[in-house]
Amino acid sequence: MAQIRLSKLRHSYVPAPKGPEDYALKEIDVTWRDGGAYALLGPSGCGKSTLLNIISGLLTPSEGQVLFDDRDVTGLPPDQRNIAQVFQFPVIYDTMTVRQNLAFPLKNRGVDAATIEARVGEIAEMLEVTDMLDTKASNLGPDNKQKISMGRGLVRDDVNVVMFDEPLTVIDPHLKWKLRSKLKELHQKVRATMIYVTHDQTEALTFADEVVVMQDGEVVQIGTPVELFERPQHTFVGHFIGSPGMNVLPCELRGDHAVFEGHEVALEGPATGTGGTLKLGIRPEYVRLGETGLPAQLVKVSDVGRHFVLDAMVGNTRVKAVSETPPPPTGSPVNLSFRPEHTRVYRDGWIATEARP
Ligand SMILES: Nc1ncnc2c1ncn2[C@@H]1O[C@H](COP(=O)(O)OP(=O)(O)OP(=O)(O)O)[C@@H](O)[C@H]1O
Repeated sequence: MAQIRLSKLRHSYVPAPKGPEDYALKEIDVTWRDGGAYALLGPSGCGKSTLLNIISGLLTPSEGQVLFDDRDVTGLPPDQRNIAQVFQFPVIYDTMTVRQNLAFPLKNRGVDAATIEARVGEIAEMLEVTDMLDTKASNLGPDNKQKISMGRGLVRDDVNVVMFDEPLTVIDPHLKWKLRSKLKELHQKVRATMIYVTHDQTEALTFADEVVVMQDGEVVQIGTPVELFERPQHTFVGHFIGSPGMNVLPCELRGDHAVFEGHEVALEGPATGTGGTLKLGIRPEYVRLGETGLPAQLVKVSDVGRHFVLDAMVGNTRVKAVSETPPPPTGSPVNLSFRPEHTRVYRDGWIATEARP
């Protein structure tokens, strides 16, 4: 396994790019440590496949380098990079049994029969497919076919990195959660460097120790799931991660306070910078209903099982809140308070408050 370093990578599909808008990948600079579990998360078109293809060698970046353990592999074709990939759709041989499919990547590398048998047995056990080892792959359903595809990706222990590209796309929704946690468990057992590409926040946050969040070809934040939730560096991260996402509200600055719908709101700390469009960011989990706070009117209550999601109007702006206890009926006047240590100002999308130590 290897440490993967992407150094000042940029990519444009246009022959003579003029400005940032011509770059599908604006700039990425990241180091993924040997044996870590990482996710690349972002909506469709943000540049995930471009980045994946650069790492696997299908695409040469316009600028920058790809380094595996400090070895520059930027110019190497895929077959010289020693990578295992699991794709959206199962890649297995229908005419072979599950055992033969799992053994194939090892056989191809000339691994001896005893080692193959042991490793296939080990992987089959981890994936809970031991009872299917002698079943022909053509007789498997799509879920099991994808499981075997994953097994093929994990069976070799000499690859630099295992990359998963939206691997749960074909999996039945009720099995998704099971495979999601299975993959995490597998990583803990296999300890390979793994990169998981997805547009699904739950998959990314369940799997990864660290998530790279992308928007429009740009990395907007790299962080642990907790960091992404607790202190989004960009309004996009706040809104994209969390359910419901962070409230992004119009505001102005007055000294070290924000002014929202005519009310002063305390912030996590002093604001930085000048100019730009300002927004107030606060997660619904940190908005409280109480006796004091901003006057609002409750306009919607959704019982989502674990808690209630509330929509309240403060002046002309809708604010979402999460409540553990049953709220008053829709239409009631309420008061909202924002936890100051979780209330931030964003300038042109980027965080512009400093947390007090
Ligand atoms: N071969 C190509 N030629 C020109 N433009 C491309 C090419 N491939 C991708 N793009 C553009 O580059 C940008 C990033 O696309 P990319 O496929 O990397 O995003 P993505 O996050 O993987 O999206 P999806 O999840 O839909 O595949 C998009 O604007 C896309 O239109």
